[in-house]
Amino acid sequence: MGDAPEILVRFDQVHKSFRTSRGRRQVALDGFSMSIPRGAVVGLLGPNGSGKTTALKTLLGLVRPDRGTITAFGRGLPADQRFVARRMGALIEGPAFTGSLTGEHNLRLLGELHGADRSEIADALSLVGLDGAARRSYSGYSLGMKQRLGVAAALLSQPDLLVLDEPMNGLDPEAVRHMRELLKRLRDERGMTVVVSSHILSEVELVSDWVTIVRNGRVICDASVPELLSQGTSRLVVRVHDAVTAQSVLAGHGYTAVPATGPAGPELQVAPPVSGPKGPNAPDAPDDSQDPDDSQDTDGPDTADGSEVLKLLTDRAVYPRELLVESASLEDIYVAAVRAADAAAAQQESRHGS
Ligand SMILES: Nc1ncnc2c1ncn2[C@@H]1O[C@H](COP(=O)(O)OP(=O)(O)OP(=O)(O)O)[C@@H](O)[C@H]1O
Repeated sequence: MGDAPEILVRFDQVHKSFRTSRGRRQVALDGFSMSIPRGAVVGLLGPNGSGKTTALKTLLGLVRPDRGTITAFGRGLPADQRFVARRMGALIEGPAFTGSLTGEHNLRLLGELHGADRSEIADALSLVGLDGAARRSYSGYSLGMKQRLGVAAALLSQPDLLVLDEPMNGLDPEAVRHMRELLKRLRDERGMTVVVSSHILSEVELVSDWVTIVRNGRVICDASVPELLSQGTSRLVVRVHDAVTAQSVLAGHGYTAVPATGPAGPELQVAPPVSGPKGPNAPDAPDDSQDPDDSQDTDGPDTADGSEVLKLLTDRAVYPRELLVESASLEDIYVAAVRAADAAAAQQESRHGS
């Protein structure tokens, strides 16, 4: 996205806690701030219980925040909930349909609520790819078809913003692919903004333009996918027969070489020396490693230098079969963001504890 995108929805420092049946306070949103750009598919990601559903429910007016502000379509919530609701369609906590009725009949009943006519119902069924199954009874639908009928129901109000809570939960890979294609079509052909929550990155990775990662009721990452990928560091991968010697040689020069199993078998993932002295006590460290300029280098490159690594190894008669630079995937970035948030939370907890 070149220019700054127009923001359709903004959550700002939203807090929500619930009273549990045991009378305890359960924090669901803890200063939740998130932006939804117009015309994007936004992946709202986070582990179970991180607050995704609660956040979506506050947007839909199903849960009232304790504090914080939400604006959508330029209006404040909950004051202008009706105005906003007319522009949104949602599938939250699974669709509720009657099993004995056909898919089309179910939609007709719901369509009466939204004033949708037959052609709009046919259009919704065709958009989700259920036109061929419209006359079959709902009870015979697969889980993927049921979810798609749920999306069709959310489309009956002709929304600008579609909110889908875990629509791919439990779907097989083929049905997940089908759902992704559907979301892309809604964005590309109808100009719709789509928010789709999931606790599995791979479900939404291929379709999202924007990713928001939630952890313990807080957003720990909110950025466009290209921006995220450009922030992620790439890593050097070395495939070598004598991994033990290679690891020792590289460690002697301050590199971190972590054994891993890649698509082509065992490999070493090599990170450059990042901070502090470059292993002056390591067995392979050269004498000049105690050079003060070198040893205090804390601001090195993010990716190990392939030519330097190759030289270090071949100087010790260790010859890699392959040496390549792999870009960080969204999954690497997701895992790193979650780990960093956990580490920050643990640090804060220990400060409070001491
Ligand atoms: N009505 C409620 N009463 C009590 N606690 C609740 C209620 N709704 C949500 N919570 C709690 O708030 C936290 C956030 O829940 P939420 O459902 O928003 O998370 P989620 O990320 O959507 O999880 P999942 O992926 O499992 O649906 C959880 O600890 C949950 O148990």
